[in-house]
Amino acid sequence: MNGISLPVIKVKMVVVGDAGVGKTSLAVRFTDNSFIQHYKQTVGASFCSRTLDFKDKTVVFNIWDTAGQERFRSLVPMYLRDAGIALVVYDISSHKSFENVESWLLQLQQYGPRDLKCALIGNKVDLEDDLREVPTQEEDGVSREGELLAEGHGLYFEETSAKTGEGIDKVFNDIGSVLVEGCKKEKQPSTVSICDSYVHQKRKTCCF
Ligand SMILES: Nc1nc2c(ncn2[C@@H]2O[C@H](COP(=O)(O)OP(=O)(O)OP(=O)(O)O)[C@@H](O)[C@H]2O)c(=O)[nH]1
Repeated sequence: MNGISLPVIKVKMVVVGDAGVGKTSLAVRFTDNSFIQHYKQTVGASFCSRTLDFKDKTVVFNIWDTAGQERFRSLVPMYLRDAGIALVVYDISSHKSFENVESWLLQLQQYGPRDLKCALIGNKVDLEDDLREVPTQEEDGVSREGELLAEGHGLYFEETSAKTGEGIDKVFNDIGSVLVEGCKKEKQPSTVSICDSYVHQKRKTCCF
């Protein structure tokens, strides 16, 4: 510890997506660097947090991991209040979960803050190739669905594995860098409230 604390950017992140796609596992991998093999469905939502230091800023990710089960869906708008970032997660071995991304995006547009930033995450990339139902590369005339959907909506996109950790640090580092860069453009970048308000004001569309 050198006693110097960096200016802090706090961001509320909400994780949405179908049941079982690995939302809790992603949050746990990022905040605790661990993986839970057995599936325990989230009830309502759970909260966790992690701080990442960048060159001249600290970003605090306050993460709300929502429940994907249909019966909890009506609760999601409550968690979207004041959110800065939403991760929409699908499972690369479940085409159904990918098809449902559109309805998650619609829900974010309807109930999220007007300037919510969204990222699309294809999880479980560690699974065997023959289990993959959502192609990532152009193969046999089948296009890169995840990437194309993200491009179509102007979303940040990454494939991850909560099991091995692949891609997860990259997602949070990329998002944190965008927030830090955003703050630098502000006139008084050192104050938390301005950094926070940048997150809320700057976004015009549902994109990263
Ligand atoms: N192979 C593999 N399995 C994963 C991965 N992420 C999650 N899982 C498994 O998928 C199952 C569901 O994971 P959860 O993280 O509970 O899924 P969730 O999206 O939070 O589910 P809900 O709480 O019902 O919304 C668990 O058995 C996890 O171990 C991954 O990256 N790879």
